[in-house]
Amino acid sequence: MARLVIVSNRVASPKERAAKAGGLAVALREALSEQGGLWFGWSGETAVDAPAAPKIVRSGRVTYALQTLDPDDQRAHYAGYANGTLWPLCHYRLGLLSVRRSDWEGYRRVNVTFAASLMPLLKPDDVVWVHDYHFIPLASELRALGFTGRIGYFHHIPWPTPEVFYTLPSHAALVQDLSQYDLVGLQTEHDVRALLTYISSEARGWIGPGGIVGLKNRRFRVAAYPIGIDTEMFVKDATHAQRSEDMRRLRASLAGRTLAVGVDRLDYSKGLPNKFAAFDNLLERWPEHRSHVTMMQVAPVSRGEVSEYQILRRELEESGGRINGRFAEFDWVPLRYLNKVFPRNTLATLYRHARVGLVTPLRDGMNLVAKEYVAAQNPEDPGVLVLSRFAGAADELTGALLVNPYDIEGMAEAMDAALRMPKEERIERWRANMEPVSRNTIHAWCAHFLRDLGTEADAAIAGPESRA
Ligand SMILES: O=P(O)(O)OC[C@H]1O[C@H](O[C@H]2O[C@H](CO)[C@@H](O)[C@H](O)[C@H]2O)[C@H](O)[C@@H](O)[C@@H]1O
Ligand SMILES: O=c1ccn([C@@H]2O[C@H](COP(=O)(O)OP(=O)(O)O)[C@@H](O)[C@H]2O)c(=O)[nH]1
Repeated sequence: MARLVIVSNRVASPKERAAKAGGLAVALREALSEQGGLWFGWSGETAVDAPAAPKIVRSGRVTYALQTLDPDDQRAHYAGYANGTLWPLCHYRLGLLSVRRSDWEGYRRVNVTFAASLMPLLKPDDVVWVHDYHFIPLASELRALGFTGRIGYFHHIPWPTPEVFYTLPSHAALVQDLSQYDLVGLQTEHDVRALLTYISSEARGWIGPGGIVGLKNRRFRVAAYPIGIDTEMFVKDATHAQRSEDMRRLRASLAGRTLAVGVDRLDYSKGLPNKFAAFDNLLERWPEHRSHVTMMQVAPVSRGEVSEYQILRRELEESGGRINGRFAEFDWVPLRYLNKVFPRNTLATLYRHARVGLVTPLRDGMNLVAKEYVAAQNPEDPGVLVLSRFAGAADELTGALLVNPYDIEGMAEAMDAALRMPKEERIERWRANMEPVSRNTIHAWCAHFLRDLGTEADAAIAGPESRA
């Protein structure tokens, strides 16, 4: 069996036992622990004279190769092009888009550095699986160095429609880079349509059945692979949580009140100000919820070096303070707002006890928290998921109360409906959600992508001429 080599910016290395606030690292850790292999990525460190070779760490069946970067390159790559340009673009936030040539050059430089330090570690029959927007050009750079094996790419965030994508000066170069992969995976069918429409209209590519694409002298495939979670593990954690010390403390602190929970990185894509505003609207319009419902929002700080994230943090501190100032009683605080990372078992406790799960991003590739909330419920008395229609997860979780996060009053109405929902309807909706969460696990996702990468590779390498 070919060895699997995973490349991602964020690596959950063995030293970092603490929970990582980010779905990609959480998901890949589950995927690799199953079949072993090499996980290559950024060490999380910068140094002016960063060594050209990565640091190698072995743990069980996984070898980690961790590359340290030059600080200027890392800034231009991560805070600059990846999170200042591609992130707002792919989340449809053109007003937040920053376009700088120096960031684009830094982004490409880091991809060249990564390819050069990965290449000596590769064997010809390795299967390389690259993750996310930080590394779109990596296949081009590996091909330039002579790697001819299979390379797949999975894009964890939304792919924007062509009208939005055109605003990026480097749009043509990025799609050219994508064509160097054998398989390009996206989260949803909507994302696939957006990319294929661009390829057939702007790039004048050829689209065949099943998302096969011919572009210049390359042939590759584009398809949807909605990511899942380790459902069994979450069910187990949540079942144990029922009798845990965390649960005892949580219950005691709530003193019989109903809990609504949100868990999101502190990111402007997650719709946190809208969620706070909807909770404020709920308490204003339905006074009977005052003193009876507590909302807990876990929001670990993320990308603190990017100015938009600093602005968002201040905005949330203000609006959270306003809500508590307006509605709190001497024995009840409506909103508990925590800028902390919690381990999975604590999250399982919060999910399990919460009557309502609030997942309201303005745009999200998938949103694993929505699936974790579903998996953590008590089948006999489950909570209700209030979910943004703009999260990739909304395609699968048909039992959720779907909301438009821009419609604050509509969201407050959904929260009210969730709080009042009878048990029979809660059970019915939970079953509808649990079916895809149980079927499409992280393991199924991984196996599906890798199976297709194996099959598609031969056709792709054969080139477009062979399609006749
Ligand atoms: O690495 P960071 O900059 O700290 O950010 C954390 C991760 O955020 C994004 O996660 C995405 O992947 C999830 C799993 O597929 C998906 O559910 C979610 O909708 C996405 O936002 C980002 O794509 C990762 O690269 C980051 O590591
Ligand atoms: O305090 C926290 C907050 C979040 N997470 C995890 O971070 C991931 C967030 O993934 P999601 O897809 O929801 O969003 P992303 O942050 O990747 O955009 C989920 O697995 C959460 O359980 C965590 O372990 N601890």
